[in-house]
Amino acid sequence: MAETPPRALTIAGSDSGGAAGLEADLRAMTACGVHGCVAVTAVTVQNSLGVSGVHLVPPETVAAQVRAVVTDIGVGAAKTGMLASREIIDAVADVVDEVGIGRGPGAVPFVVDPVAASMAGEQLLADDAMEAIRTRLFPRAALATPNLDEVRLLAGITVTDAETAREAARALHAMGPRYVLVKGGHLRGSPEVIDLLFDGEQTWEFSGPRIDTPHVHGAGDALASATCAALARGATVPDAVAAAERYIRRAVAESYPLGAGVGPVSPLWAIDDALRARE
Ligand SMILES: Nc1ncnc2c1ncn2[C@@H]1O[C@H](COP(=O)(O)OP(=O)(O)OP(=O)(O)O)[C@@H](O)[C@H]1O
Ligand SMILES: Cc1ncc(CO)c(N)n1
Repeated sequence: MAETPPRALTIAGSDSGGAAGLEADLRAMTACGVHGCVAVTAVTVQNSLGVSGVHLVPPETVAAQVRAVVTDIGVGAAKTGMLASREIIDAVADVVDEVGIGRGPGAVPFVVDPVAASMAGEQLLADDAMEAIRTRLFPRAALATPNLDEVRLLAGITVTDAETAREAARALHAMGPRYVLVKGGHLRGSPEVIDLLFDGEQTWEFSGPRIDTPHVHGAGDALASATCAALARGATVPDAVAAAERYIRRAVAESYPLGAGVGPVSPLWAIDDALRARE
């Protein structure tokens, strides 16, 4: 019998296409050596072409899942994905305080990925919920990981270059997260992808060549989950983000076509490596 591994929790929606959402989160956590637990917020009807339906889980059931996981299994870190509605965000903010996820004494780190829209631009969050992410979740977050569309919705800043990315990081940091990671994946014109981490004083830049693939479904989810997994294993935020950045680049490089639309990144690329080595 093996020892109990580190655990992490994702509070996220399901993607029936198995590319993004909690399905991506669990694969990324597994790949990063952590047992992943789930509080499901919504069931989406989704494939490579987009989202055609959403069914919300009642807020009290979302909170009950978090409580059930933390009080029995225990987690070293938690993250959010699609939170769907203002009511679910309020329930999550309350329950994380109750179970010791966030910023209180002895609390475990909380990663807030402010998922607002799918790859195809379909809304994954109600209109009035962005404000609740800002006011109720950001002050509890060790790290917030917005993409450039979410930066625009949250801070009203359109990022076009390194200077506007720094300006956005400052504006978002002022909303409460201890660290902000501004993800540059959506800056399509640029030959490099630059993600910027900011703690209010220091800036870390993670850059690499833009990998030529249209199949980037789930990239943000896997990046936040890999970071959450590293935090659950005891890393600092800058070290956890650095590890997750190395991990996600390989996942994007190994992305694959699936269905007629946008295919997924490959959170389990290490398994392919292991299978190849065994052949
Ligand atoms: N073409 C690419 N080449 C290299 N790295 C990439 C590429 N696309 C994405 N990444 C990496 O993945 C990270 C997350 O991607 P992105 O900014 O698209 O997040 P996202 O929109 O939240 O993702 P999604 O909603 O699909 O889960 C980027 O910050 C970057 O580090
Ligand atoms: C359920 C779900 N969560 C997150 C995303 C964003 O990647 C998505 N497309 N679907």
